[in-house]
Amino acid sequence: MKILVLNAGSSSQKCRLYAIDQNPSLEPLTPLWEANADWTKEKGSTEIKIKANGQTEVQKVPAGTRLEITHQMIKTLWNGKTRVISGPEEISVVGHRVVHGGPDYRESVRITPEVQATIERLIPYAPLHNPAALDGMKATEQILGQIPQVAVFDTAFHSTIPQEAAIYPGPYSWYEQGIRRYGFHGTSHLYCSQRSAHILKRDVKTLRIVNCHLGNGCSLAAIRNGQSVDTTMGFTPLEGLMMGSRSGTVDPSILIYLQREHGYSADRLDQVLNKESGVLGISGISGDMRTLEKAVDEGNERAKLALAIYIYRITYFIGAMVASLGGIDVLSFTAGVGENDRLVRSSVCERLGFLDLKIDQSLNEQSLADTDIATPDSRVRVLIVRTEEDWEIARECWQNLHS
Ligand SMILES: Nc1ncnc2c1ncn2[C@@H]1O[C@H](COP(=O)(O)OP(=O)(O)O)[C@@H](O)[C@H]1O
Ligand SMILES: CC(=O)OP(=O)(O)O
Ligand SMILES: [Mg+2]
Repeated sequence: MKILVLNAGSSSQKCRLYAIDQNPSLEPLTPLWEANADWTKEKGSTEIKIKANGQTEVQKVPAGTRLEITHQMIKTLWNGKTRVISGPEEISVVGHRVVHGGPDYRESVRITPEVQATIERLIPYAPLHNPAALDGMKATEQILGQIPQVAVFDTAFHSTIPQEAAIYPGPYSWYEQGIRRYGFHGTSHLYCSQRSAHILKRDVKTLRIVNCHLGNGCSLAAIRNGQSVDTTMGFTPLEGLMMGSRSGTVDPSILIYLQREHGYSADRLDQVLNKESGVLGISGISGDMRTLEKAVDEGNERAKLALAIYIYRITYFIGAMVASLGGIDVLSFTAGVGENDRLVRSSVCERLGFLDLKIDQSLNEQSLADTDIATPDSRVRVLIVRTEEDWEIARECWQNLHS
């Protein structure tokens, strides 16, 4: 069965086609075809990078809406050098990453007009992400017609978070209106917790795991008995850690102050907190860790400060997650920064030495996916895990169609 996965990020679109013939295990299969578009780089055009048939092809197309670009990406499945199937009829199901499922969805669902209407109603909760997922569904309908589609929610894995961690201590009516902590990156946290247990040859139900998903968006999850019991993101993907261009947690009075004293509108606040803060906001250079660390090496003071705050906040929130779990057995690092950034991992782990946690510096330097980098005498295991959100979405699609 051919399963197409559409993963709409805030400024990227990732697409994968998998061929799955039996109940898929945790071990990811290599996709037959993958296509990525990134809107963070150029303005006038968009680059689509396609990997298929053992080759990588880069197509530069005129800048367009996400819907137009997604159309172009999907059509490369059966056209030109990247062709891997004879036509759209070969695809059995399409899985979509949907960031916000609100209070309604605790697991993946088959997409119907009602489900789409709910995702649309939740746009104010995730204005960067939910419209992107809806565009993917529209592109699917326009090109592939009435094919089964499955929505896989970032929020679903966190539906087990207990009320005391999920409810904000504002008026209770907030909670009744749906203003509560939901948490995100759930598909990644779920996959990584299972993968961690697999790497350690342990049952996930016996482990207390803090998974650090550090990409453009960053969040931690506290996982016990295989279930999420706390996480750092909340009502929206803005709460918690310092991120590439998002502030993470700040005193809400700052926003009231900026509105009252400096006339900030809601849109301006949104722009500042989501796009002009975090690593980019403090350094004034970039939200990309690679660029930031180059500036640190060149002695740039603001870059050093941004990195110091980034590390401090990760460590601080790991402390909170450990308290939520009542201890820790595994600390795992994943996503773009977590999987690749040796300096971030070693700096965080150095500050956590009091937990009887120690990493082997040469293993950390090698930065190999799916490895335990803790020293043999470290009480806490420290893992690098390559996240596979798209594979997890494909697995959900298979389960949905076969249940
Ligand atoms: N080799 C690397 N070293 C340090 N950071 C990296 C490296 N590769 C990627 N990154 C970081 O990962 C981020 C993207 O992570 P990713 O998980 O792909 O993000 P998202 O899915 O949220 O768009 C980049 O902004 C960059 O900061
Ligand atoms: C939820 C979220 O922040 O997603 P991303 O990291 O893909 O922006
Ligand atoms: Mg991501």
